[in-house]
Amino acid sequence: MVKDHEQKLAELKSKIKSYPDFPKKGILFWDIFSAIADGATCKLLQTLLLETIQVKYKDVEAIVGLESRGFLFSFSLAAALGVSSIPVRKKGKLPGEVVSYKYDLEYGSDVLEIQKDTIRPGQKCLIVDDLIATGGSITAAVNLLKACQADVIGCLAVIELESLNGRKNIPDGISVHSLIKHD
Ligand SMILES: O=P(O)(O)OC[C@H]1O[C@H](OP(=O)(O)OP(=O)(O)O)[C@H](O)[C@@H]1O
Ligand SMILES: Nc1ncnc2[nH]cnc12
Repeated sequence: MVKDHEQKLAELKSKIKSYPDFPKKGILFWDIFSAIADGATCKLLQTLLLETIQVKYKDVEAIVGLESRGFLFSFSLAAALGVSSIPVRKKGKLPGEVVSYKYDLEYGSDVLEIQKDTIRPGQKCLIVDDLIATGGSITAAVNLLKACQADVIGCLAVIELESLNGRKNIPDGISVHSLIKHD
C-alpha cells in the first residue's frame, strides 16, 4: 500500500523518543537521533522533508543548517536537490571572513556566524533545523541571513514545541513549517 503524507507523518512522530528531565530538570527532550538510528526512518524523514520543499519551497537555492543538529538535514537535502548547503555556526568555528549576529538568550547572549563568501545577495535560502523551541536560534539565523541580504524563503523544522510559541519572534513574512507538533 502507498502511504499517504499523513500516515508517514504519524509514523515519523511515533519514532521520535522523548526524555524527561534532560539535559536538566523540567525539560522534555525530543531526541531526533533516536529516530534516525533506524534506516527506514532516515529515508522516511528525508522523503517528508523533500516533499515539503517540493510543495512549499521549490525555488530554493541554498539550504542553511543550524549547528549542530540542523547539519543532519542541510547537507542531505541540498545534495538531493543539487543546491548549496550552508552552515550557520556558533562564534569562532568558521574560518575566513564571517558575518556575525548577536542575540539574547534567557540569560546572557550568543553569536551566530556564517561564511561571507558562501552566501550571495538575493539567494533564496531555506533554514532547516531539527526543532523549534523558543525560536531564538531560528530567529537569529533569519536575522543573520537578512544582514547578508539573502532572500529567506522559509524555515523548516522536524519538530515544533507549540506551547513555547517560538514563531512569535520570527520576522513577519517568513514562512515557517514543521512536520511534527508537540505541546
Ligand atoms: O528554538 P530554540 O529555543 O532556539 O531551541 C532550538 C535549538 O536548540 C537545539 O540546538 P542546541 O543549541 O541545543 O545545539 P545542538 O543542535 O548542537 O544540540 C536545537 O537543535 C535547535 O537548534
Ligand atoms: N525540548 C527540546 N528537545 C530537544 N532539543 C531541544 N532544543 C531546545 N529545546 C529542546
